[in-house]
Amino acid sequence: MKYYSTKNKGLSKSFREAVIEGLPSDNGLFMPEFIPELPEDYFDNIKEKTIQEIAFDILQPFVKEDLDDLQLKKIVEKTFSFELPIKKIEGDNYALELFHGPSYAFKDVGATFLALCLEEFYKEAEEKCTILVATSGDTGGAVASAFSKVKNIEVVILYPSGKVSDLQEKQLTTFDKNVKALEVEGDFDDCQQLVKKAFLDSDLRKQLNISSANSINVARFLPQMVYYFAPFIKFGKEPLTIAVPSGNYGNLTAGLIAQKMGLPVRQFVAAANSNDVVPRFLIDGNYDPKPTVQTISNAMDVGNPSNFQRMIDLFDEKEIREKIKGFAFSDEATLEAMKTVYREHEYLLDPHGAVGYLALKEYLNASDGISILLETAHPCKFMDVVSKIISDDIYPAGAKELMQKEKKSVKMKVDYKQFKEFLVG
Ligand SMILES: Cc1ncc(COP(=O)(O)O)c(C=O)c1O
Ligand SMILES: N[C@@H](CCOP(=O)(O)O)C(=O)O
Repeated sequence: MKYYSTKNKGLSKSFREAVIEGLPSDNGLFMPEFIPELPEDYFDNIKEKTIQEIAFDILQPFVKEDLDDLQLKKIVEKTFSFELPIKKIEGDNYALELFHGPSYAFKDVGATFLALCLEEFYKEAEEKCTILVATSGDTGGAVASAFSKVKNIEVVILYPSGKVSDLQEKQLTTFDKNVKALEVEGDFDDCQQLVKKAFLDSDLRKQLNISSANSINVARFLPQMVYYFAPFIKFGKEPLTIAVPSGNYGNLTAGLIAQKMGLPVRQFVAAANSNDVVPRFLIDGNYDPKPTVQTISNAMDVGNPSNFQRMIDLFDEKEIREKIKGFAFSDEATLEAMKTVYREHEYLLDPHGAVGYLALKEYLNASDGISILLETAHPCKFMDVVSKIISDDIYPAGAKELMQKEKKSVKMKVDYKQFKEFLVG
């Protein structure tokens, strides 16, 4: 499989090159040159498969020139080493809980897969690599945890000061050694812009091997296809409606690729908070990014999502409108949904999952059959909001320990010169 840039279809990189480079030098995003189709009968016996077996089947065509079967098997076994439970919320609505990994958010899958790929690729290398990552809350923690044990790789995390939750901040700022946190006086889009600028800086790239651990990196983003298959292990091959709480739209784009491979999705429902650029685009076809709005579902506070480039590369406007229904919700509605669902169904949603729940309710008709909401983070990551609903101690032991650790970060303005100096000294 080769990878091209969304800005230049003539560019042709191997999986290994695309992962190591992170972002093409023309500021596009890497895309696989084709989407392989699964055999027609793939879903006939899906109930007998494990998620690791499925991960191998799905990812192998994308990586096989650079990872042999044994390497890939080991990587997917380590990546999919935690539970992906499916819990009933009400009637035919279920939550697929993606937050039982080390950082309590769905990003653990992509971050672990990427870290293990880079570990393979840098095994015999003399040089070091620096991973740049912009986070609105969850990517950074997952990347810090996944890379904290990887040799030869340094991680620099940029996060918006004062705009992540307490637990998220501890997950970004308490790893010593190879993981450093930059606390940026701006929003997520500022952090993402600084990172993207670094990739376009040829002088920096001469001095430092940089790569990205955001969903712009194909090894972060492609494994996110896999958990969309988990509900089919439980329910069989009937098409499902799937709601995806969305911010940078990597998760939804991975789902769209899985659907192109053959995943029987009846309808994708994109769920946004007040950062509603994609739902607005789905109404009038006008992509009009606005400055980021701070919300209680902070990890989705993205004004100009990177993966929109991939969505319009995969499909034309009419197809996008057919494949995705999009809805946006206020903080008030989100909090109300969390309260109602807990009161009536004893299911504790996190604020991101609650936005997804609202979108599912808005879209669904009674006859729509089984629907799945991606529950993308553990509610304990957002205790300032969750404590308005319950007073129980819901912290897992690991999170409690982390909350006691000392925060270490470097404050920075939205200033590329300062960022570059930090990187190269
Ligand atoms: C908890 C949570 N839900 C949803 C999202 C949105 O996912 P994406 O950026 O892939 O759209 C994020 C951030 O990525 C997140 O951390
Ligand atoms: N919501 C994300 C924002 C970055 O998204 P990514 O999938 O491109 O890494 C976060 O939590 O940091």
